[in-house]
Amino acid sequence: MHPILNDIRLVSFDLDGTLVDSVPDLAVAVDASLGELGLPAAGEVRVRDWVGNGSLKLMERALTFAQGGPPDRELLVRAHEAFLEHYGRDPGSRTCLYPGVRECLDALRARGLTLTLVTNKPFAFIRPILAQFGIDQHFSLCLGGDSLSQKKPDPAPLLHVAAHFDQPPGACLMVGDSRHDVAAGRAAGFRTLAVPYGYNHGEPIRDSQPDALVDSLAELV
Ligand SMILES: O=C(O)COP(=O)(O)O
Ligand SMILES: [Mg+2]
Repeated sequence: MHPILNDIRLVSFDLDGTLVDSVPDLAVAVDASLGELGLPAAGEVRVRDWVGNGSLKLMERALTFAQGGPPDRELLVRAHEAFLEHYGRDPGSRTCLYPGVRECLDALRARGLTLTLVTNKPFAFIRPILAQFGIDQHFSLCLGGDSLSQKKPDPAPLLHVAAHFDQPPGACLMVGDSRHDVAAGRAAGFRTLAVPYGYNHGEPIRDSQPDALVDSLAELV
């Protein structure tokens, strides 16, 4: 086991960019929504840098790109509704589990740790994606970006999870791919572990100074 797991009882995983590469499906839904509004497609490479602050922010970034400036509220609401509809129709067919994820989850559960999922993705999409890979049963609690009034980088979702399972934050680990995961984990008093292969707005995750960094979640176990 990786030394960062010493005395850890609960692990909170990020979803997009940490457990699954979901950008191919996100990009299709973003581009379909832009197209419906008569705007040009953004493409997967751009969408990759826009994921991490939830679906509303994703569409705000997409509209800002497509129109060359920030959208007004009404357009943003329409675009977001279109995104939720398109993504909801097919949130997983192009999405893959990253290497090492399944082994990591199996081993941590076998060790008796409580596993939770804290994503900024809307809650409704979490279970279908986890179920598609048969890993939904590993998670004792899942929170989406719309589950509480605050989302990462705010520590509230992590503090909620720790309190729910009656664990002190020092016995908890946040595992994620973005600076928002590291910031939320640090602010909550969790230990932080990052992976470099996900989505971090084009920046190296090392710059966020997580407590540990692994190339694959298989290295954790
Ligand atoms: O929906 C997002 O913006 C990203 O979600 P994540 O928190 O699972 O990376
Ligand atoms: Mg992420």
